[in-house]
Amino acid sequence: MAATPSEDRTLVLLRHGESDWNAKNLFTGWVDVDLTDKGRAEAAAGGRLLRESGLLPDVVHTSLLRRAITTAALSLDAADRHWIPVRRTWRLNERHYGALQGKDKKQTLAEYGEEQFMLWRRSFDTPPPEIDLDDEFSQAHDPRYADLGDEMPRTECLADVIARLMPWWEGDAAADLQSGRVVLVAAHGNSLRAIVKHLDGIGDDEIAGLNIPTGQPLVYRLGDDLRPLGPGEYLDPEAAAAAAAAVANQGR
Ligand SMILES: O=C(O)[C@H](O)COP(=O)(O)O
Repeated sequence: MAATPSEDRTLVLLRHGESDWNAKNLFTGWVDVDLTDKGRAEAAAGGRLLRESGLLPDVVHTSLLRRAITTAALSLDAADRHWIPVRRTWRLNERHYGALQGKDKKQTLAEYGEEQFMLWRRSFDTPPPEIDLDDEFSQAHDPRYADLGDEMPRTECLADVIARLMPWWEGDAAADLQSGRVVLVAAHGNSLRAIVKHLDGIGDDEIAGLNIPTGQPLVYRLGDDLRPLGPGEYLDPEAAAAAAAAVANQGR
């Protein structure tokens, strides 16, 4: 179905609901943890918001991590869109948190101090230390990444996430959006920060202030050039602002 030139494209970004390690305040990255009961409820609530807003996804893109995959399934079930096509890619995975994976955020802040903690957590181009290949929280031997070869990260900064995410954005995401489909992306705090930075043209220093809340649908209307026609809008702005502030304060 060829989209008409002036037709808006609709992109919905949805961070997974609260995960077990979000609740425990642990750096997660590529560790494949599940949702908490609260996170499952957040995912379903996000789906109800989509349904009530008349935003019915035609295709969903997820990472290879269960917290995003389960969030997609629960939200789409609540929106009665559980039957739509699914595309999965490592390029939507959470940023790889390197040697911080499994570490407590509060202890990390206490041990390394505010500046280093924020550099590792929110800077554009400062990655945490690399994870050891034999670390219990390494994905070096995870079969789902067997084909990545040299692209397999041992740590990532946000710039690294953008670099590995853009082939997806310019490929499968653009194709679905250009076809006029409503595209739901169920992903993670930092892979979504990467998308929002790209769409909103947020500066490399300014991006440190952006936090994405769990379970809150963020909607972009895009032109035929896939540039935003206006700012992204949360379907529940008040709840999203409160939840984003909670993300910012993690570790404190
Ligand atoms: O990977 C993680 O720890 C979280 O999903 C994101 O954590 P952050 O908000 O500290 O980057």
